[in-house]
Amino acid sequence: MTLIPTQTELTARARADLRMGLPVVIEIDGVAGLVAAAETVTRARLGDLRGFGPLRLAITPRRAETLKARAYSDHVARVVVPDDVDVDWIVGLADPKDDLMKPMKGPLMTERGGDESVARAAIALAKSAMLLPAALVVIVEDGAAVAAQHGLTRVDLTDRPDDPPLTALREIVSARVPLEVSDAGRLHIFRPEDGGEEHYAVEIGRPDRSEPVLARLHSACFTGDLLGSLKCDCGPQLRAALAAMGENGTGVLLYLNQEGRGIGLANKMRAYSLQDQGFDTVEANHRLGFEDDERDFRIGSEILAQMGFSAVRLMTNNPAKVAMMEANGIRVAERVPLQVGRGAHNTDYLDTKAAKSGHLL
Ligand SMILES: Nc1nc2c(ncn2[C@@H]2O[C@H](COP(=O)(O)OP(=O)(O)OP(=O)(O)O)[C@@H](O)[C@H]2O)c(=O)[nH]1
Ligand SMILES: [Zn+2]
Repeated sequence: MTLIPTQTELTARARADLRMGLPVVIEIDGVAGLVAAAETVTRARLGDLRGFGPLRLAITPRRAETLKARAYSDHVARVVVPDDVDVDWIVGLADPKDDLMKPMKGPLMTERGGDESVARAAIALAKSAMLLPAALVVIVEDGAAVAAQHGLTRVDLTDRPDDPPLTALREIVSARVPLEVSDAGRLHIFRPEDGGEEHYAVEIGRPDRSEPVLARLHSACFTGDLLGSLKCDCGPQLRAALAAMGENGTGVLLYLNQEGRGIGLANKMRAYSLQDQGFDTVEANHRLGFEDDERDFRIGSEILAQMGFSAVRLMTNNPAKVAMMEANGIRVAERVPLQVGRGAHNTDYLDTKAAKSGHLL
């Protein structure tokens, strides 16, 4: 039956469910768990989940470190959720906003041994839903029966590798958009097959496909690109890259919807709030339970390849972008530095990127 949804389609549905506060069933190698995102679970649903068995809160080892909880694994920590705690306790563990005001969140008991794969997958799903990386998990005997009985989405992630191949992207449409920097602008829209965010390519002029193209891999930054935020250098970089392409006569700017280095705008604002408490950009991500950078840069090389490019003159200060291009079949003929927009509000941010994330100054 071709009408039966694939695991990829069910995963997209599960992401939407978690965002709404609806639990889902995740099954791996015959182990099934009821899973709810910590950020969206309601008091009523918490009560219902308790009826299925002992609750664990899956958090990342990064978050566990801040909470002084033992992870017993490189991938996930499973915190025992006491019977008498409410939603506020769960949100307090997931969200670091009150960490400094209420430092005594423990002592926390964490589970050691046993199956961690469902907890791990639950975190990955919460991350891909742009939620805080923390999820409630109750292991259940018969996942299929629980899902069917309660009308919940069930995904079987048994054969899903840790580092799954990039989802196929398809160009949906392109149209001419005259720009300030060049009359010959064209916007291409690429849509991934897994129900994720669309990404864009701005083509300037008609670049020769047999030559390295002047290219920029730009990640969405609502605050910098649109609002003119002074906390980062994204807006000036975006405009400088387009201006350089206009001057050059040709170029391609990929605008990847990976806001906040892949954690989403809500989480980025949580990170900003922590930065106001004195943490730098990397520490803030870690306290939230994220890695420094959660982006998948392969999207950029895939779009370039689909557009017929095989070599770039890449405008970036980030060596990781250069390495990713090379690793994915796009030759970087030249790295073109893109240093613009340093000011009083973002100088610490830029220095931290250089010191901790290897950015070139
Ligand atoms: N999590 C987080 N993301 C941020 C912060 N400041 C900016 N960003 C995001 O960081 C990304 C910046 O991306 P890019 O412009 O590609 O910058 P880059 O990786 O530094 O590399 P180059 O600019 O190419 O040198 C955007 O997605 C921003 O939304 C922050 O403090 N925390
Ligand atoms: Zn920015």
